[in-house]
Amino acid sequence: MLSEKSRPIIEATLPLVGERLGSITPNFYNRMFTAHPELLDGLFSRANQRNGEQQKALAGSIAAFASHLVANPDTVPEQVLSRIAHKHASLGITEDQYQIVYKYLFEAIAEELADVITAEIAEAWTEVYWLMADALIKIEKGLYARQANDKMWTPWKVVEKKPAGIGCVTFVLEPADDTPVTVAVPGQFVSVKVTLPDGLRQCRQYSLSADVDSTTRRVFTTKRDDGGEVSPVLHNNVQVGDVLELSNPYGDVTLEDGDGPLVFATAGIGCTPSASALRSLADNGSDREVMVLHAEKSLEAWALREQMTEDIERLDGANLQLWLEEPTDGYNSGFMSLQDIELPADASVYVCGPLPFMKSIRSQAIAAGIPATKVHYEVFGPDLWLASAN
Ligand SMILES: NC(=O)C1=CN([C@@H]2O[C@H](COP(=O)(O)OP(=O)(O)OC[C@H]3O[C@@H](n4cnc5c(N)ncnc54)[C@H](O)[C@@H]3O)[C@@H](O)[C@H]2O)C=CC1
Repeated sequence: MLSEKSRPIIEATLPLVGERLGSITPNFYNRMFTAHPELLDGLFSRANQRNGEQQKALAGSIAAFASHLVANPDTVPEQVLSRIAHKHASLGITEDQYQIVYKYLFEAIAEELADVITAEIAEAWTEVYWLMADALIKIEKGLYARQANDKMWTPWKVVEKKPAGIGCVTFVLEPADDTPVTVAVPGQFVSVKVTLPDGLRQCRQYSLSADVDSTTRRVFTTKRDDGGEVSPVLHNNVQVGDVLELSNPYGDVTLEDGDGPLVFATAGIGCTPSASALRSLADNGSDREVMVLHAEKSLEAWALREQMTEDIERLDGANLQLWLEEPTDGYNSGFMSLQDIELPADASVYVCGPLPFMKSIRSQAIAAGIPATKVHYEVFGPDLWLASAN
């Protein structure tokens, strides 16, 4: 709970802090990585540091958290924190690292707000920081406790590497030691750690694309991002027989149990979590009404086309609509539009794809009468939605 003393101070300084977050966050990361270069090895993404996305995401989440506390001092924004905690847990973040972040973040705040900061302002923001950190630490402890093992990383051997649409590859892995394996649920992801050519270790999150409930296999599908650092290594260097380090499965945008209708609205490589959901529904003989809406550049670009169409055929209640940017007979052309789609009123809608796609589909679904709480979306990488919403 934000104290009565701090609330007016946060309210009064939020606009100024918001304005200066653009300089506070790079100052913070520079200080932290100078003092702790080891944090870039296997924890923070170097690519997202270089392109500034990590800075924007951190700034966005702090601003969102503080704004929430000013409006509702007695609660925390559960959904925002849950998403961050799942990502943190997949990276193996530990409690002591919050102390490190605090030290350098507050040194950066002191420097960037030197002209206005007082002891009261620093104290009020310290309170906000620890409200957020303590809430995250608590959720992360709960997530770690739910795993079948107490390891942050375990070795998995690549047993298959197969093409899956233009520029996409599916990896199938099996445990390379006898650590107990946590069963995942559809929609969850694992962090995958690889060693880059210059020796630095880097992780990325990939949604499991099939067989989530297996204790002997992990399956994920990636699209090569030539501007990125990890997917080119996975696509070009990693071969069958190699061993990768994987986290336990995390992610809170998961398929809800029940009988209600489901809508999966996906674009591009964002089809992976819905592919695992379809596989799981088909394997369990589900008779739920399932509407699969997918947007792609072309049919050939659709990763997991075969797997998804097979599973849709196995499901009596499922149907598919495609939007292709390359005009193709028999399919909708251009970007996805829900205008002529009759969404079941009580549907749970799962949206995954590039950010502009998710924003567009979420708004269209809400305009069509789906309550915002029933529109779930998964953001890969730093949560720039949050950053851009503030
Ligand atoms: N949930 C997430 O956070 C996801 C993020 N991404 C990000 O997006 C990047 C591109 O993913 P790709 O599969 O290469 O996507 P892409 O660039 O191939 O686009 C896939 C489809 O998304 C739709 N789309 C793209 N821009 C749109 C817009 N402005 N409005 C409406 N629809 C739009 C189009 O139908 C397009 O064919 C990835 O590298 C990743 O960073 C991708 C998938 C999931």
